[in-house]
Amino acid sequence: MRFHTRKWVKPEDLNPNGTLFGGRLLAWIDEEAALYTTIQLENSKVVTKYMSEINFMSSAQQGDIVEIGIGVKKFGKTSLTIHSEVRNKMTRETILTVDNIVMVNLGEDGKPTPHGKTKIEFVKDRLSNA
Ligand SMILES: CC(=O)SCCNC(=O)CCNC(=O)[C@H](O)C(C)(C)COP(=O)(O)OP(=O)(O)OC[C@H]1O[C@@H](n2cnc3c(N)ncnc32)[C@H](O)[C@@H]1OP(=O)(O)O
Repeated sequence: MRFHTRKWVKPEDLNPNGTLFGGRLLAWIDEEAALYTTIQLENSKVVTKYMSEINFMSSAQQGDIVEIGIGVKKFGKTSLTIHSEVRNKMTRETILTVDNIVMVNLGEDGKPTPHGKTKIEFVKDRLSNA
């Protein structure tokens, strides 16, 4: 799993208990999943189809820095299944895990279309193959 994105927990991210609001965290993960999939599949028309087993393991406080990790589980025909972990950057404590996020590659018509990818690609390899 790779941790690309960091977020700073600000006052507007808190719930009435004064800790990081779970809905905000899920929005960050959804965006991270979409960005990751767009880059891997080289297509900006991707959507979140399915998310499962979301486990809020510990809370984060205002001022904490959290980092969002994404790992690939499976390249399907039109889908990419990933998983995510969010952890506290300083303590490395796990804040949340999502076991399965299924992202679907869409064509111009908005329907699922094969992406043709079978493995993780890195930008440096794409550039050296160009
Ligand atoms: C980043 C964002 O926030 S996007 C906004 C939120 N998301 C959306 O608005 C998406 C709304 N949903 C849709 O438009 C449609 O359900 C679509 C286009 C995603 C999929 O339509 P479907 O008719 O289900 O497509 P289809 O049956 O061909 O399945 C497409 C892929 O998703 C997988 N899939 C479909 N349903 C599920 C499911 N419940 N669980 C896991 N995988 C699933 C299929 O296995 C298939 O993968 P594969 O081709 O790699 O084998």
